Amino acid sequence: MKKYSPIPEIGIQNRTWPDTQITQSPTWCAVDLRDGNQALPDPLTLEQKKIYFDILVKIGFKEIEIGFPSASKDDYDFCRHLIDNKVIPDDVMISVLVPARPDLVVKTMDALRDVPKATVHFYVATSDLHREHVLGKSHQEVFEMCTATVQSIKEEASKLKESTFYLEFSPEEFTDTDLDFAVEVCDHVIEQWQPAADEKVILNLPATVERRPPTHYADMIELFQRKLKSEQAIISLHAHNDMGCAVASTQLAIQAGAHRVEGTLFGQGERSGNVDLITLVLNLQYLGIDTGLDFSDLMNITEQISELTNMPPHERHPYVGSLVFSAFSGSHQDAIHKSTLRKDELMETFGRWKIPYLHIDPADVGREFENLIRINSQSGKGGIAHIIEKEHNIKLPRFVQVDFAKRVQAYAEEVSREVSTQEVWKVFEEAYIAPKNPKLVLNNYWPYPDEDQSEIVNAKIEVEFKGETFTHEATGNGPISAFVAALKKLDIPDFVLEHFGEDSIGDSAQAEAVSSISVKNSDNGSVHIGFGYHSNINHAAARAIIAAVNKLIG
Ligand SMILES: CC(=O)SCCNC(=O)CCNC(=O)[C@H](O)C(C)(C)COP(=O)(O)OP(=O)(O)OC[C@H]1O[C@@H](n2cnc3c(N)ncnc32)[C@H](O)[C@@H]1OP(=O)(O)O
Ligand SMILES: CC(C)C(=O)C(=O)O
Repeated sequence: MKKYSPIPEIGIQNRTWPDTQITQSPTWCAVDLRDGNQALPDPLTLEQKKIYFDILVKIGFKEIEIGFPSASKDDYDFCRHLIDNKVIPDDVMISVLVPARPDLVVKTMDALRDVPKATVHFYVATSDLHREHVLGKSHQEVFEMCTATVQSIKEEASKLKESTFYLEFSPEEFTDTDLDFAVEVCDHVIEQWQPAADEKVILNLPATVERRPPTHYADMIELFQRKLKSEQAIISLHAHNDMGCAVASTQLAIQAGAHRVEGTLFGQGERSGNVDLITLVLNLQYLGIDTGLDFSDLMNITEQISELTNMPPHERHPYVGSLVFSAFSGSHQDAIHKSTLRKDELMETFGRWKIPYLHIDPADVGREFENLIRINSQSGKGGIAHIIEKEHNIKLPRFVQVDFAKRVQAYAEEVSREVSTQEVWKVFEEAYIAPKNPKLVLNNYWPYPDEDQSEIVNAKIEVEFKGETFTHEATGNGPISAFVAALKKLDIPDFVLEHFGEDSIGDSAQAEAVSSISVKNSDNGSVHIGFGYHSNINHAAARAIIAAVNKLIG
């Protein structure tokens, strides 16, 4: 016998879910304070639960499973805290979990005293594996457990006349249960509860352990609804992530007609966790669906929840990981750099958000573009230029990008790690603006018009060269050629100005001019780049030339 073998198909005829599109959001129930909490090495304290509850409310959850009051004093006390202090907003429904054990129902209902409204959620395993080998119950005995539990909830509820109670039932291990049996038990539970004409019972159909591919979950959800007799059911999903497919399973099961989803932030939960509501919700928002939940402050939420659970999400966790909106590799950076500059135009062209390598706008989840492009030895000129432009507002001309990328690459290889934006700037400054121990220092530069010939400009410069001060004057057909002519009076190799670029930092009257130039050594053909900035365009150019000539003579 083989240890593992194919899982039998569900046997649905004419399934419709593959041709269905999700056009409407399901309702959401956050089970962080129950399923998430029961899986934490250090369960949340009462104080931590209060903070977590507030975060869930702020995100917009209207249903929150707050715990398992019969399990521990902490869970019981938290339930009392919410009720006694009237912390639960009117539009939020809390729920509590209890096994199909009347003795524990009593304690659970006691915890709910004076609550205006609440959902009582009970569960019993219906799979053969669990039923026979854990509970040790026959099919008939499972029906009887359900009957006894529902009756016990009703009896306790009847003593709490000021409160309204709703029912939720989970056939635990639903996806490992014979579907006809699951349907029968669920119909039985609804019959026992006898909901009012306008009331519905939540049937929560869990993939308690993910044992099947996502397509099977969707098949089961579609077939379950076809077979269920009662029309007073809300079909709810609760997927675990043992095979890493919980989000996919839930998305397909929503296509198959489910109305409600239970899950947790970051998928916190037993083993590989529950379905991650952040990923799922943002996936639906990406499809243009209004989910009613607000994750625009996701970075803060991430920080707070990580602190509470002591379990920060992985760097590659969709939407929240520190690296998920970063590009290290050159071709990705180049594409992002080019297209973020034209994002409005691309939006117009494609009729929706469309940027290479970024399926959503990071700003929608509180992420900034600054960290989008990160530099290491895999990076290319586009990404490196993006850093200089974003951090320092300097657009690098192509000839500089090509040269600078080689320098950053060499630096990254030397340090064998990621290069910070500050380090990139240090490489830039040293290469093009302020070389270490310069032989040539510009003290001053005075361009002035020629009194006789209007097309001629004179320039006087004062420089220190190899420790001595020199003053030279020369003429040219512009302030820069006059400056170069004066400089050439020093005992330095002859050079020609190759590229010359001008830009400005900022767009106000106080904007600084930025000049980029390259000079070519007339003797050996070597090319050297310099950058200079100054409020005066001529001074910016002079500084750029000095920086480049320093490289040439150095
Ligand atoms: C899939 C899920 O996440 S379900 C939720 C699971 N969450 C938790 O278990 C957290 C809270 N649980 C607890 O604090 C405890 O397990 C309690 C208070 C519920 C019960 O504690 P104990 O009475 O000591 O029982 P224990 O947990 O050891 O064993 C469970 C017993 O309940 C039975 N049981 C398990 N599930 C159910 C159920 N849904 N309905 C009724 N009985 C159940 C088991 O068969 C076992 O019975 P046995 O004592 O006759 O062998
Ligand atoms: C109690 C149920 C809903 C559960 O947590 C599960 O089956 O995973």
